Amino acid sequence: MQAQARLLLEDGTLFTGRAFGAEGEQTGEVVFNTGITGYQEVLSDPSYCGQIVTMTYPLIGNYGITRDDFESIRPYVHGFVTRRYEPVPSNWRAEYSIDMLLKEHGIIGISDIDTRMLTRRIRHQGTMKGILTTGSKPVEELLEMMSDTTIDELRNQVPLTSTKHVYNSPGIGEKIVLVDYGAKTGILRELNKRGCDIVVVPHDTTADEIRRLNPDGIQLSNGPGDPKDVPHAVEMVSELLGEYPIFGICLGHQLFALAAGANTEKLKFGHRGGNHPVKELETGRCYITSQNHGYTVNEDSIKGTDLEITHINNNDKTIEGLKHTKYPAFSVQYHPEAAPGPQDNSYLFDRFLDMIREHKQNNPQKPRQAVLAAAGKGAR
Ligand SMILES: NC(=O)CC[C@H](N)C(=O)O
Repeated sequence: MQAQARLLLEDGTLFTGRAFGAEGEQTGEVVFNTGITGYQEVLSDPSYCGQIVTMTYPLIGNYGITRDDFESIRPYVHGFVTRRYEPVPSNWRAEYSIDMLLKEHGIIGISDIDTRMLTRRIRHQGTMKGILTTGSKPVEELLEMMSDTTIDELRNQVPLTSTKHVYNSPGIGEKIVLVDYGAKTGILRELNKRGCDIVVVPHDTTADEIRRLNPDGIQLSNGPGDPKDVPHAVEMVSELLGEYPIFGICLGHQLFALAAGANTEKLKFGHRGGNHPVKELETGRCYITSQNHGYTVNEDSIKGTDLEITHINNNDKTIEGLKHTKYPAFSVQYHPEAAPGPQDNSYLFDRFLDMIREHKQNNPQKPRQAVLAAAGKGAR
């Protein structure tokens, strides 16, 4: 018989279900994802670091875990919640099950709970902390353990998910520095597909270190947590704005916005799933996007900056895309590298490369000072 697991929310709501994955206790921010497929990519998306993820689609596990579909080297979630968990995969590509993956990495899973009720609670109250346990500690003790988990433990996740060392993914095309805040491999894949010569660097790489790499453009990756927890990244971006073409994705979008003088704030329960409608304001066209974020750029804070809103979310009208009106830089809150999911948005990587080529054409072999002067920044 399968062991019991419990999920206790900060507000005292208790769910009792069946355990899979590892044993023990684990705290996290409880969030939900509405994707029908893609649980392997969700589990291994570093942006979920510190979060207990609930899948709203009721059948999870049926196609197993494959070698090819990881978004990073390991799963970073702090727990996994499903309505029904299917332990026996049916898929010729499957190498093992979610249960095996979670056990290997010490992550607790719980199934057979009312995920619809859990999701509604999060939607009404907002995301909150929760604790998953396979043990028998009383609720009072678990609540205490949860309040003991200082908020710090659930913050500052970027150093955990970012690469520690610089590495290359060579190509014969444009040289891109990809700043890794917990990058999904999908971003590398999209740049590789376009022949880019990529250098992946850690989150705390300075503007000068990036200059020394002499890139054609800078890609800011997705990543976990609050963008305000990575002030050094904001500093680096504001220093390099105008000097190199920049494309920010998700956390990278938020860092770009902060660097340009806008502000970010937390959403009540975030956007996580594969079917978020986003409107491109210039064309009026709607794109279906894959999303995973809990923070957003505050609309009022755009006023007085050199940023222009390019995309909005059709559900709640929050900002989904920005561009700089003076410098070659733009960003999106969603995932143009989505897999599985809508491929509507991969054109944004082409737009980035077009921007790089245009920037190069306008600045043929100019020394850095000239580029800076043209960007109105003066030499540093
Ligand atoms: N996927 C991401 O990069 C997420 C960005 C940020 N951590 C947020 O939750 O808003």
